[in-house]
Amino acid sequence: MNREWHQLRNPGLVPAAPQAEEAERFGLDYWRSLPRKHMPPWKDYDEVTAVAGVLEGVPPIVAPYEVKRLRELLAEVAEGRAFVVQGGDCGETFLSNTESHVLANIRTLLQMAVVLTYGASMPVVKVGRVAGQYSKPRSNNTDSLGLPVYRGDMFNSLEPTAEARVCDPQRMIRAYANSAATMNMLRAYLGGGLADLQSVHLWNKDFVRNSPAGERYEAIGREIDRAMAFMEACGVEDNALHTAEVYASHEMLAIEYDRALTRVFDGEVYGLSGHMLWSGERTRQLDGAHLDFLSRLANPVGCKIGPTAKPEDVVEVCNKLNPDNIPGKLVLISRMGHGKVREALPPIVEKVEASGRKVVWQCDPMHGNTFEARGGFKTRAFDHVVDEVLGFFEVHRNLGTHPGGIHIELTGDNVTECVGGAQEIKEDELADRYETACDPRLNTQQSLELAFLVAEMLRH
Ligand SMILES: O=C[C@H](O)[C@H](O)COP(=O)(O)O
Ligand SMILES: C=C(OP(=O)(O)O)C(=O)O
Repeated sequence: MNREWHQLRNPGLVPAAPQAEEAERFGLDYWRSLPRKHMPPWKDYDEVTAVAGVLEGVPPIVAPYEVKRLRELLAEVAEGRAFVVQGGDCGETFLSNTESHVLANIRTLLQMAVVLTYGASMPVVKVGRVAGQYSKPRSNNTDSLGLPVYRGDMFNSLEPTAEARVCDPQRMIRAYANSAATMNMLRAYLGGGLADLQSVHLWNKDFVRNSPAGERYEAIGREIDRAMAFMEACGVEDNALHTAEVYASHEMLAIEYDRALTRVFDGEVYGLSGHMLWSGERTRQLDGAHLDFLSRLANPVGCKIGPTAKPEDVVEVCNKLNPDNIPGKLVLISRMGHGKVREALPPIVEKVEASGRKVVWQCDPMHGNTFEARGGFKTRAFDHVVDEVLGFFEVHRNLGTHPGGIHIELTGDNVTECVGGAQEIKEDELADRYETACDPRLNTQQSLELAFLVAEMLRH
């Protein structure tokens, strides 16, 4: 694997936008003839086509060798030899796309990864919901003010006016520019000290010291401390102690955007708008546009699986998205809700495993656990999030399968969007710092607390 990875770093091949013949051969536009849910209500589709034309000529956000590398890392997860932590904003916004916000989110992800690496005693693959997470499927076409609903900055603006809510294709250009700048900054900081293990560990020690529940996490914190001291005493020195690979992912909802950023490389089609793209629970129809487009890509792809999914349909999702059964190609992201995971997930895992399909099993404990708090705030309870992860681990332990990872909406900012956790955020405190553009995220403390709890589950 290593030889191939190094060869791929200097491939001497340049990815190119697919020519008409290649697009036809790879079926890259077949989705256009299929039913498509959550199609943004653009006023003028000719303008969408013109913008897509511009994006076909730009340097993409990520490189094919990185995509392939992530697929190889996820293959390790599928084989039970690694764990994956994926997280970031529910929806990125142009306004919050600042250095401080992006770096705080990634820092939180890195902090979680260190704790999980220790808990799992295995490598942890790190994937951000970042550099492209600008589109949101919504339940209703209008919001509580009767305005057209906000659909993510890729499409329209959160500002509550009718004009701002018109879906404007030009926003795809801004989403591209922001994603490119974010990815550029991440690469620089990740190679320049942000991921230094000592520093990340020191931030975690601060968390343990300051968390009201710190006592519970002290034992693991101390053990990591000793492991670090031991490595230092042995003179262990490696690049991996100072840098980290963080991959970019987003929901593949704005198909025109992701299609425009596809490139052909070494006989395969790569979606280079991000390393990993996923289909949401609302757009995973087997005969629909989203799964069809995802099925044409060499990227690792994800599919959300909610409580109404039938086991046989999930096997069909596997057949569609990963017909060659390549390990690391498909991540099934269950989001059942804490009350349903223990009943709904086992038949799905059993059927998929019995079919011989190699998948990464990942738990999204956020999207099945949303409720409206007093005052109308959309929230999630930290205890429900933890309980869904616990249920996910129980199911896999009972079936002898590998609980491959977690997928979290989080931020490195000190927001008050989810209730509970050691800070005991109450419903009437949600208004203090409720900043999300769509769904409630775990704040830094809640995210780290979750990581320590999952580390405990992994150890047992
Ligand atoms: O993140 C997921 C969905 O986009 C989100 O939950 C939809 O929210 P809504 O039900 O408020 O439209
Ligand atoms: C829309 C999302 O989730 P789901 O498809 O699971 O509702 C999401 O993860 O942003």
